[in-house]
Amino acid sequence: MTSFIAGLPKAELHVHHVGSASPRIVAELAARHEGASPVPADPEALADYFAFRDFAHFIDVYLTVVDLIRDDEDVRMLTFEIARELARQQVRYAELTITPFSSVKRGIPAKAFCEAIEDARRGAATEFGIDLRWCFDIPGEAGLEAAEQTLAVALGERPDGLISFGLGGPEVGVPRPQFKPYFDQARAAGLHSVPHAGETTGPETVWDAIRELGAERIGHGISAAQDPELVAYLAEHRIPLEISPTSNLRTRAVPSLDEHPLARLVAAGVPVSINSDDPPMFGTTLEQEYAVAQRLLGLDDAGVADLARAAVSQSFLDSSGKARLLAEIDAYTVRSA
Ligand SMILES: O=c1[nH]cnc2c1ncn2[C@@H]1O[C@H](CO)[C@@H](O)[C@H]1O
Repeated sequence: MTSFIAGLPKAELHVHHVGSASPRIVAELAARHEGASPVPADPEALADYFAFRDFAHFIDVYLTVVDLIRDDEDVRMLTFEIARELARQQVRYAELTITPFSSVKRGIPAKAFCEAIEDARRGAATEFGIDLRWCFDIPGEAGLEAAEQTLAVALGERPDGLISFGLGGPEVGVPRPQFKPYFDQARAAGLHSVPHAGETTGPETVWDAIRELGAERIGHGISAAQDPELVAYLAEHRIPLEISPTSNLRTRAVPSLDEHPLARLVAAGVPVSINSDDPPMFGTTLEQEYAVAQRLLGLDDAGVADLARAAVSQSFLDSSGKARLLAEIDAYTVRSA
């Protein structure tokens, strides 16, 4: 990973809340709450624990980390520490995907949950100069009950940082069209639609996300590369894919990085952003994902800076915020030349 990437101001659009709990945060959460948890507190053992047989196994492991988050103080600490790590990598703006249903189901009241993330967001802006926004996503494996509850928390609590509505969890056995009523209501309330699709199932899931859920961006969407008509549609209608290369490798969504469709999608004119998804779980960081993308796309530093500009342009930040971040990237690239 080059020093140019390290110092480059970045924006991250696809990174999960619990999925960003670092070994240090996981150890702190495990230590806070006695009671058996399969999640090791030891960083070495945790690295082995984060080795996934397949995507379904990844979701099972993910939910054992969700179990460690027991109260609003855990939520506040986790969110603030995620912001610290993002800011360390010169991430100036991030849209963090948060799953309120999973924590409310575990006994954290929605109001306390939202106050905790908002406290952390304000603290992170002051302490680290990072601008955080929220995507509330439906954990797909929990079905329509989760959709109902996620929409209720989104529209009922409406935390200041909330800007988008998503759909995560497994795609296999979780058809997208069933969630249309919830996405319709979220969009009508002014939230942007950013469901996952085409991560572990084929292009038809991406079509469904566009046609049924009004997707403005797609989480992953990598199987679109199998359907030339879909690739052309994404390019023509400028529907960005939020790509997380190492995630796809570690969940076995792609057999190897060299076989990742990123380069084919970019060559076909599909807008993409580079993201880390669940960095500690995949043994990566956003900086490392930029280095992977630089290698797969054969980019020089100017090309890498364009990746950061693309993420800013594809974000849901307001136009003045985008202009400010793009100017920071421009100033940095001039200084680094
Ligand atoms: O790469 C991913 N794909 C789909 N869901 C994911 C991913 N990373 C984290 N989650 C999270 O898995 C949970 C399932 O209940 C959801 O919270 C979703 O946000």
